[in-house]
Parts: sequence; structure tokens; C-alpha cells
Amino acid sequence: MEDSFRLRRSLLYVPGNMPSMLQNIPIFESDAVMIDLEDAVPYSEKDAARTLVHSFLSTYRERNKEIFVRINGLKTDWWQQDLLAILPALPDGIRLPEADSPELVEQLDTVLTEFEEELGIDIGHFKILPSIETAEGVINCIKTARSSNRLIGLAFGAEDYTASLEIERTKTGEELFAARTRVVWACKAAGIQAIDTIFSDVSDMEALRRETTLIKTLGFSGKSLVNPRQIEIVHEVFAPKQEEVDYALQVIEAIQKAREMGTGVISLGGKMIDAPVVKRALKILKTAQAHGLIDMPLDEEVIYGHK
Ligand SMILES: CC(C)(COP(=O)(O)OP(=O)(O)OC[C@H]1O[C@@H](n2cnc3c(N)ncnc32)[C@H](O)[C@@H]1OP(=O)(O)O)[C@@H](O)C(=O)NCCC(=O)NCCSC(=O)C[C@@](O)(CC(=O)O)C(=O)O
Ligand SMILES: [Mg+2]
Repeated sequence: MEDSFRLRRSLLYVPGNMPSMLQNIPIFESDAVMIDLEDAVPYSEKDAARTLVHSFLSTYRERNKEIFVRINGLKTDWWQQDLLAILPALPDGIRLPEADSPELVEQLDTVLTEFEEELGIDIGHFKILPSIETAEGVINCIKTARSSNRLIGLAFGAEDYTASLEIERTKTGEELFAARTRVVWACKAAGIQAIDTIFSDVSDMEALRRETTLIKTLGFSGKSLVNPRQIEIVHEVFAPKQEEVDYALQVIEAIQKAREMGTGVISLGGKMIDAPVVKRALKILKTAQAHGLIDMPLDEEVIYGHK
């Protein structure tokens, strides 16, 4: 499966200084976890957290989910020690906070290559998920999205973003709309995934559902989470609905019939079916396949009649 179709609906933050939380990582049903060495860990506990995360990852070898570690930002004094401690335990990737410019990602990319050479593992093993969480980051994100082959996506961080704009974050999110849209554009143009920010009120599940529905509509593939109780709702929202899958299958059938008739356009239930409609239907079917809801060949050449 292409990396852009890998399920990354839920990326759960787990504070790196909390052994009781770390030990539950194998049982969480999130698609990924992001072990945090940045904001969830106070300065006085940074050293202890690095040791703890290293030892947890070294023993957690049979991994059932993607593991990212959020290091401290490249403008701090701590990120190099973070990498030194955790890379030998082979996380899948690094979440880079405050990725304000493509140069910061390039800098991390170079350092990761040096570590991979030293560890004797494939170059490119360590993926990068940069956080776009300041006004500067949003302005530069189009270039940041193309700054390294290691990128699996860009993540939006609304808490720091609203702090950088000196505004309050609301539950309806009007203040985030422009930034979210730009992050999605950047990701789609670069062929990587867009991951939305956390929702911090862990007691308001209906508001979480509304926000997740909104960001799915905007084009995000998934969401960062702060609490395991948020996982189920996010997965429910991202699962393709049976009626969407059924309609997508009808669209594919209709366009194949159209091709046999020598036309690129056909009517289905009174609605025009043409190339963009087919593209969206195919995306739904690939997502359904990633969810294990259907099992069928989705050969684009057969569907479109050309590559
Ligand atoms: C929010 C809250 C305090 C609520 O506490 P509560 O006590 O009310 O939670 P309860 O539900 O009662 O917990 C029931 C049981 O689950 C356990 N449990 C809870 N959460 C767990 C978890 N995450 N991992 C494993 N275990 C967990 C808990 O230990 C208990 O276990 P037990 O006692 O055994 O029953 C708690 O969840 C928590 O600390 N979350 C992590 C916070 C964090 O990492 N922040 C930093 C990342 S964001 C950021 O930096 C913003 C950003 O940078 C980026 C962006 O947006 O992407 C930006 O700028 O925007
Ligand atoms: Mg942040």
C-alpha cells in the first residue's frame, strides 16, 4: 500500500515522563502514538524522560502501531540529546515541533541520515512529521511539505498557532480555517497526509465529533489526540459509510459502462459521472480497503482505461 493510503486517523500523544501511560501503548487502538519529550515534559524531567522512552521502546519490539517521538524544537538546546537517546531504540519517525521553515526540516533530515549510517540501518528509515504551529510555519508550509522525502505528512498544531496569533482558540474553530486550509493544500500538492491538531477538552465528545467531521471535510487524513477515550470517535468519523462505498462502486461500474460506449461521461441516478467523480469514488474505495471494509482489485488502468 502507498504510504499516502496508510491509515493515520488517530495519533495519540503519550507524555514521555509517565511510565504508567507509556506501558499502555501496546493496548491503545490508535493508528499511531507520539511519545512526547516536548511540552508535556517539564524541563526538570527531560533527562529522565529520555531514559524512560529509550528503555520502553527497546523492549517494545513487536509493534502494532506506528511510533513517533516528538523531540524538542531545533531552536532549543535539547533536541540533539533527544535524538541521541531515542534513535537507537528505532522509533518509526520524529515529530518535529515548530517546523517554521523548510530549512529546519532539512537540518533534521541531514542529522537523521548521519544516525542511520552510524546505526547501519536503511537511509530514510526514520520518517518526519513536522508540526505547523506558528504564523511563520503556516506561511512557509507549502515549501516545508516538499522539504524532505522522509515526510509522511504535515501536522497542524492549533494551541501554539493561536498563541502565536495572540488569539483564543474556540470550539467552533473559525479562527483556524485559513491555516488548516493552507496546510491541507500544502500536503495535497506534495502527495503527503495532513494531520489535524488536538482537541483539548477531553470531556466534550460531541464537540470532538463535530471538529473531526469538519477537518475530514477539509481534507485531513487524521488527528492528533491527547486522550485514549478520543480514539473511538475519531475512527467512527473517518470510517467510510456503507452508502458512500456502495455509491462509489456504482460510479466505477457506470464509468466502465461509459467507456464501453465510447464516452467519458454518463448519468447515474440523474447525476453526471465524469473523471473527477470517478477519482473521488476511487479514493473512497481505497480508504474502505485500508479500513478492511472491501477486498477487491483497484487497478486504476482497468478503471480509467489508461494509466
Ligand atoms: C488531557 C489529560 C490531562 C486528561 O487527563 P484525565 O486525567 O482527565 O484523563 P482520564 O481520561 O481520566 O484518564 C484515564 C486513564 O487514561 C490514562 N491516560 C489519559 N491520557 C493518556 C494519554 N495521553 N496517554 C496514555 N494514557 C493516558 C490516564 O492515566 C488514566 O489511566 P488510569 O489512571 O490507569 O486509569 C491527559 O489525557 C493527558 O495528560 N494527555 C496527554 C497530554 C499531552 O501529551 N499534551 C501534549 C501534547 S498536545 C500539544 O502539545 C499541543 C500542540 O503542540 C500539538 C498538536 O495540536 O498536535 C499544539 O501546539 O497544538
Ligand atoms: Mg505545540
